[in-house]
Amino acid sequence: MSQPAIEAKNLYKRYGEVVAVEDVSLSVAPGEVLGLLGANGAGKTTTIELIAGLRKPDRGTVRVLGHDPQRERAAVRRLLGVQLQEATLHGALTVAELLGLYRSFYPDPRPAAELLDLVDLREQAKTRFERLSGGQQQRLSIALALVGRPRVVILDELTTGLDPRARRRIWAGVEALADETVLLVSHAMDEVERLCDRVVLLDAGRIVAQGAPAGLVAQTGTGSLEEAFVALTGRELTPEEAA
Ligand SMILES: Nc1ncnc2c1ncn2[C@@H]1O[C@H](COP(=O)(O)OP(=O)(O)OP(=O)(O)O)[C@@H](O)[C@H]1O
Repeated sequence: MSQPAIEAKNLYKRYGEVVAVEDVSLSVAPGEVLGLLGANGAGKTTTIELIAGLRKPDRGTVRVLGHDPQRERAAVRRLLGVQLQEATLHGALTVAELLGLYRSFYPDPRPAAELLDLVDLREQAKTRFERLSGGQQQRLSIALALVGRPRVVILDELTTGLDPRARRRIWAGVEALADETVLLVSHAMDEVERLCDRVVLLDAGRIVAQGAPAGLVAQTGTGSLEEAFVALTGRELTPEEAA
């Protein structure tokens, strides 16, 4: 079997009294799109921060294509592209300038035109970041995560708060990533059902189920992933979370 793109074993992380992630183990195969699904506070962001090496686990191990993100930072930075919630970018710079800046960080960056096409921002190339709509800013943050041709991409809260058209455009961009391994954090069931090969369901820091979206629906005898989520966690997503 080929080496997993991401392998996390027995991750544990607490903030003071709060155990954010408890004994989380997951593996993502090369080329797979894995969804990390859970209600607010389930531990999704902490899990991906541990995987990306942005936080150190209290216990447990992470490997990204065989590399430890804590000890082999440079190697992991080359392999991994991360789009995080609420990326803060310099508002006065244009889309083209921001892409140029990020491209300068990598030895073999994707061409700017390819990135603009991928996230459908060609017409906004000369627009300042602060003038972009929320959806356009989100799309730019995805393009920036892809500049260095990462083999593994982490996308956090991809389309939260965006209108249906903007969401569909972003989904098309993710579907165009044919070779990359993607770890997608979401609480939007439609997004996960459309994009993900497999889902890991987190609740209160623990994995409560995992499998293909259709498999989780079948396993719970429900009619949709949303109903399966409720059956497996005992929680309803609030309208805000489901947005
Ligand atoms: N820096 C921090 N300091 C203290 N507690 C934190 C910190 N970050 C997260 N937490 C707590 O850890 C738990 C897990 O948070 P986390 O952000 O990982 O969840 P999440 O699933 O990403 O939630 P959301 O959907 O709201 O982004 C929550 O109880 C949260 O309040």
